[in-house]
Amino acid sequence: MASRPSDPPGFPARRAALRLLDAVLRQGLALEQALPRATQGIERADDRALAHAIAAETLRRLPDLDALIDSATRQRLPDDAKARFALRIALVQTLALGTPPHAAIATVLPLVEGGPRKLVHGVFGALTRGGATLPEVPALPAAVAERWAMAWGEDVAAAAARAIAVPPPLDLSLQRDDAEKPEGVSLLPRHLRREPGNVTELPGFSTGDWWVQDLAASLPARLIGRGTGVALDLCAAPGGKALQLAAAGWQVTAVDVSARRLARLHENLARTGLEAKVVTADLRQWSPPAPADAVLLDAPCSATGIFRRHPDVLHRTRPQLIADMAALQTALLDRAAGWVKPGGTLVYATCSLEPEEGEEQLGRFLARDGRFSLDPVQADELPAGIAPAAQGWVRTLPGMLEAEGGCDGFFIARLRRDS
Ligand SMILES: C[S@@+](CC[C@H](N)C(=O)[O-])C[C@H]1O[C@@H](n2cnc3c(N)ncnc32)[C@H](O)[C@@H]1O
Repeated sequence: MASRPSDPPGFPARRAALRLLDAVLRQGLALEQALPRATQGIERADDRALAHAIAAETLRRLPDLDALIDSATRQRLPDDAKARFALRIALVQTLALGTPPHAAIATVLPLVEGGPRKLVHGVFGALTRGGATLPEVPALPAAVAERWAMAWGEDVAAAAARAIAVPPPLDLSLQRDDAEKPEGVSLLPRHLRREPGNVTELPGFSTGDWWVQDLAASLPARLIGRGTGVALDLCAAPGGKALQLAAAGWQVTAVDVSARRLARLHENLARTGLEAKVVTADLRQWSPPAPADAVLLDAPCSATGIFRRHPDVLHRTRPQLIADMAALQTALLDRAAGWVKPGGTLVYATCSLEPEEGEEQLGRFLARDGRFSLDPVQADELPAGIAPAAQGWVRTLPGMLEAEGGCDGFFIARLRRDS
């Protein structure tokens, strides 16, 4: 895997980009999960970042890149053909990332050494000489466009496509009302939105006055509000919601199965000076010592609501994955429900745009557990531009707050256990 001295300059990053695309598109892995292995042996952080940027942009633009490739080949290249992968990588660099054509193709041709080099060179040359461009609004993969149009309407699918092309803004959650912070726009108390940029250089980072958290992702903990009792943050890593609960006065126990992801929570607790008990455990086996006043379950899901930052979800979320995730959520929700004190609060959230992981999951839960009822969210608990659903839950969708920079797709329900 290590770079070889004979590798042409720039080639290891492209080879890593190819490995990343292979991991996502053929093996169904998450881009972030594939990164360490795909970039193994690449010493420079810049080159690792370049490999990630090429792969992520290819995934944002995949249907459009493939349409261009298909328009220039007499026989359609199979989806998993190496020549198609090489062409995607060369074209995305030239048409979306500003790499001059000669550099884009020179660094990609070694990927098809001893194979369809001539074909790749010819198709790339024909397209770039012919003035090929990518559309301003990327196309969603057909299966995703169809699924989201069916669930939410054509307008929302169109807004999702528009959102792919725009880098999401940087949202910060502030620890206190008087937190030290950079310039920005506030859409809710203790929230600040600004252009994306280098986070660690901003005022208030080193003093731990804020942490990065999408506005929609901050809603589940906001709906629990302030309190002094015990709050369980289930599926807590990397920990934005645990930090919010701790800042709101709760005695937080944060549980997650992933020690690697919890390391980020430990770093954030150290940086912010906030306190939480952190437990590494599988919630299907773990139980708390006593029921809690508030329980937040931010359940594992297809994560299709965070497609702007993680475009791999657009391509690897098949119906079976959604069904598997929904089954895991059902198991975790039933366990979490058993840990809520009478009269206590349970918030269920997923960063998914699939009703099976949100509305339908909640409907099934309420039908089988008569102890819980919805505690309807009020309009004044949400930013202007996001209204609670008539049923009392919150559903954030592409197109909401679009003029302000948008937000992730979330489903959030606040439930009260009868006393
Ligand atoms: C949506 S993420 C949580 C994000 C987090 N709440 C935050 O605000 O930063 C879902 C989490 O569920 C965790 N998870 C998945 N299956 C689990 C299980 N069986 N037990 C505990 N945690 C689990 C994953 O490791 C992942 O960190």
